[in-house]
Amino acid sequence: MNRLRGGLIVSCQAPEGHPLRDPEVIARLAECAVLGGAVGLRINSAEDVAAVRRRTDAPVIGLHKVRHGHRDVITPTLEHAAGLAAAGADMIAVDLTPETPGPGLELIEPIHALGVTVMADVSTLAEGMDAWEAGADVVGTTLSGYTARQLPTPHDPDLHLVGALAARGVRVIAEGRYRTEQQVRQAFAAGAWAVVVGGAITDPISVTRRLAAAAPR
Ligand SMILES: CC(=O)N[C@H](C=O)[C@@H](O)[C@H](O)[C@H](O)COP(=O)(O)O
Repeated sequence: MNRLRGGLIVSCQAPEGHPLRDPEVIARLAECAVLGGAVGLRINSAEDVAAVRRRTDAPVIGLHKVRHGHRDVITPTLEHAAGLAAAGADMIAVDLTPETPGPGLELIEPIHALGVTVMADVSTLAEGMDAWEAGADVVGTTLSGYTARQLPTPHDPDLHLVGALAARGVRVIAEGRYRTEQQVRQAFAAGAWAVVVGGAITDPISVTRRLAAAAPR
């Protein structure tokens, strides 16, 4: 936990069908992130966590995405969490929105019993407070803008949720749609404990798309 505080965590993920979908490629992206100053990594699937573990000893937040309804939910079951812990994750991210098909808050205690910490991925202040009171070690704004009732997903990160959770004494990780240095600074100014950046660093397709949109053809 101490190694993450006040730092940038880089989410290195590539979905099925993405040209970077390969555990060894993900591990190399993770190594680049660490060389660039990332204090931690956020990694999807036990296979990728194990590959990353072989390349770096930086703290890893593991998650396991499962398609459910209109989106991927994050680590819905204890079995998924146990697989991630066995692969070397230090912290497990779990979906604590009402959209998870899993036991939700009841996962926190058994995940702690695996010897790892818990990041609660939430979409609202109420979900974040419930998770914090139930013993989550950190609360991430990860899912703000992605639940069915929050669609369409806004363009900018939810700095308001970061500030609201921090103001209530919650250890909050700002995550979701951070693309610029200014947004990262704003998250820390709003009280973030750490900030996660994913696609803006590790998805060359979306980075290219953004810059290509500024070209005249
Ligand atoms: C909503 C959801 O499933 N988010 C996932 C959570 O692990 C990832 O797809 C995101 O890339 C990650 O949260 C980082 O966010 P961004 O790539 O916007 O910096």
